[in-house]
Amino acid sequence: MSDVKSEVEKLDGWTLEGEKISKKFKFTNYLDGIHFTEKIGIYAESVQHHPGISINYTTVTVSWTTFSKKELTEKDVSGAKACENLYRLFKQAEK
Ligand SMILES: C[C@H](O)[C@H](O)[C@H]1CNC2=NC(N)=NC(=O)C2=N1
Repeated sequence: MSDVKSEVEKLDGWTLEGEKISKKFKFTNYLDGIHFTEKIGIYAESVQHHPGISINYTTVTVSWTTFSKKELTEKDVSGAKACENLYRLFKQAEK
């Protein structure tokens, strides 16, 4: 297995399917999920690497792959880690 894919195993709750990693994030209300996706968007623009995002009421599914290379790269792992950090901030704000 590539180094990148073995790094995915260390991520909390991310699943690897082919060359894509994804995770479902749960929120207590709809707008928190919307705001979360906006923060991800700001991150994505800052690094010029953009995830797939789907919003289904209070569940936000984020997926990362590098389409220019048609494979999973370090940028995708970094994106997943950025999502984890952002999600942690939302969960802290709920307390
Ligand atoms: C020029 C620019 O950096 C590229 O088109 C970027 C934009 N964002 C991207 N995002 C993702 N996920 N994969 C890419 O290959 C990619 N390419």
